Amino acid sequence: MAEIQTYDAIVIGAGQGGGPLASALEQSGKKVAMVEREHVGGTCVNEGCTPTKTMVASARVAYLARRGADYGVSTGPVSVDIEVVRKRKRDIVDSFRSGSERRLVSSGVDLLMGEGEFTGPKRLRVTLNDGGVREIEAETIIINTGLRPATPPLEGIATIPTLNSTSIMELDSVPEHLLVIGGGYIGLEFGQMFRRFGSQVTVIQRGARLLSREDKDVAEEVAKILREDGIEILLQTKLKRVTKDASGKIHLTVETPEGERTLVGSHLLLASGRVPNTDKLNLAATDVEANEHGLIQVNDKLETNVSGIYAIGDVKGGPAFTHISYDDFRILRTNLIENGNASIKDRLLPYTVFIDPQLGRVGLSEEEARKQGLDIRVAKMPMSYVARALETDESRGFMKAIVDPRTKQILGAAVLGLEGGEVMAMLQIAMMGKLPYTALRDGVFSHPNLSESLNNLFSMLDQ
Ligand SMILES: Cc1cc2nc3c(=O)[nH]c(=O)nc-3n(C[C@H](O)[C@H](O)[C@H](O)COP(=O)(O)OP(=O)(O)OC[C@H]3O[C@@H](n4cnc5c(N)ncnc54)[C@H](O)[C@@H]3O)c2cc1C
Ligand SMILES: NC(=O)c1ccc[n+]([C@@H]2O[C@H](COP(=O)([O-])OP(=O)(O)OC[C@H]3O[C@@H](n4cnc5c(N)ncnc54)[C@H](O)[C@@H]3O)[C@@H](O)[C@H]2O)c1
Repeated sequence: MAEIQTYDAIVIGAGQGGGPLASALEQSGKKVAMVEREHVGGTCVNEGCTPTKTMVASARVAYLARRGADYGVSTGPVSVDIEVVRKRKRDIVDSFRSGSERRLVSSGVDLLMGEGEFTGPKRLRVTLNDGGVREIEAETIIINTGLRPATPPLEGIATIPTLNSTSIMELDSVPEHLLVIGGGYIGLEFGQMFRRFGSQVTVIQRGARLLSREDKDVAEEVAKILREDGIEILLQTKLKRVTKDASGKIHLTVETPEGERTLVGSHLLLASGRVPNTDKLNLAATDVEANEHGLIQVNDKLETNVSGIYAIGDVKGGPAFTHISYDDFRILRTNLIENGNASIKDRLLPYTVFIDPQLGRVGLSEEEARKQGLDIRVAKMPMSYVARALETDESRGFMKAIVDPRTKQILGAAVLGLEGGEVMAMLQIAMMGKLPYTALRDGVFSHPNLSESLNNLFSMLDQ
C-alpha cells in the first residue's frame, strides 16, 4: 500500500467552485490537494457554458446573415463550415482551460490528475491517470464532482449511436435531421443552434411545456419562437422505442397526444437531464448521505452530515449553474478561511437560457408567487413596445416582472427578448439594492437603450 499523505484540505473535482476554493485555501496557508480525473475547469469550461456559448455565437451569425435582406444587406447564399465552428470552439475552450490550470498550479495546490474514491471517513485513494495510486487524507474535504449527461430509459437505446451535450459539439458534419430528447436548457440551446447550422430539428418533450420550471406564458412564447424558426416541437410525448435501419437512419417511435408516430432522423441527442458523479466516490466508506438520485445532501452552510466534509456546485442538487457553484466557493471561503457565517439561505437565483432571443430569469416566477399565496401585481410588456428591439428588428418575446404592491419591491422577473439576460440583470441589481419598482419606472435611462424599456414595463402597472 502507498504511503498516506496528509493534507489540511482535499478538493475532489476542479469545477467552478472547487478550483478557486483550492487556490484560496492554499493561499491562506493550508496544504491542499486537488483531485481531478479529466480536466481542470470542469463542465462549464470544457463541455458546458464556454463551448456552447461560443457555438451559439456562430449560430447567431448564420441567422443574421440569412436575414441580411431584412436590413437591406445582400449576403448571397449562407453556408456553415462546422469544422471551423468547432475549431473556434476548441480554441476558446483550450485557452480558458489552460488559464484555469495555470491559476490553480501557480497558487501552489498539489494537483493530482486521477479519479478519487473514499477508502475511509476522511481518506481517499487516487488512481492517477498516468499510472500509480496515491493515498491521501485531510480533516477538511470538499466534494465538487458535478453531473454528467443521463441516458433516458428507452427500448433499443443501447443498440444505436447517440449524442450527448459533449459529443454533439465534436461533430464534423451538420446532421441532416437532429432528433432531440428533452426540451430543457440543453435541448433548446442545441436544437436552435443546429437549426441555424442547417439541420432539420425535432424536439421531443415529455411534459406539457418546454422549460418545465417556467411560467406557462413564457414556455408557450419560447415554443412559438422556436416553431417560427422551423423547429418541430412535440409536447406531452412519451418515448417508446428506437431502432436503426440499414442506411443508418434512426427510427424513434413516440406516443404523442394525437397517437403513435415514428420519427426518422440522422442523429439523436440525449438532453433529458443530468446525473451526479457520486457513483465512483465510494461514499459508503464515509457516512456522507446522498439522496435516492445520488445527490449529496448539505445544510445551508454546504456541510454534509459528516463534520468537515462539504459539497459544492451541481453535485449537491438544486439549481445547476456555474454562478451558483462559484457562489458556493465564496460561502466556504468566508466560513473556512475568514471565520465568517455565510449561508445559501435566501440566495437570489438568476439564470439565462441562451436561446435567441435569450430568456433571462431571476427570483420568483409568477406561478411560484401565486402558489405561495403572495399578493402580487404583474407588469408585462411585449418586446414589440421596445424601441431598440424594433430598430434592430429583433422584437420577439416579452418581459414581465412580479412586484409586491404594498412594498413596491420586485420579487422576480422573466425577460424573453433581445439581450434578455442583460435586461434581467438590471432588474436583479434593483432587487439586490431593494429599489422599489417605481424608481425604475421613473428613472432616466439613455435613449434608445434596452434599459429605458423598464420605464414602460413598470408604467404598465399604472393602467
Ligand atoms: C451543455 C451545457 C451548457 C451549460 N451552460 C451553462 C450556462 O450557460 N450557464 C451556466 O451557469 N451553467 C451552464 N451549464 C451548467 C454548468 O456547466 C455547471 O452548473 C457548472 O459547471 C458547475 O459545475 P460544478 O462546479 O458543480 O462541477 P463541474 O464543473 O461539473 O466539475 C466537476 C469536476 O469533477 C470531476 N470529477 C468527477 N468525479 C470525480 C472523481 N471521482 N475524481 C476526480 N474528479 C472527479 C469532473 O471531471 C469535473 O471536472 C451548462 C452545462 C452543460 C452541460
Ligand atoms: N444556459 C444555462 O444556464 C444552461 C445551459 C445548459 C444546461 N444548464 C444546466 O444543466 C442542467 C441540465 O440541463 P438539461 O437540459 O439536460 O436538463 P433539464 O432538467 O433542464 O431538462 C431536461 C428536460 O428533458 C425532459 N425529459 C426528461 N426525460 C424525458 C424523456 N424520457 N422524454 C422526453 N423528455 C424528457 C424533462 O421534462 C426536461 O424538460 C440544467 O438544469 C441547467 O441547470 C444550464
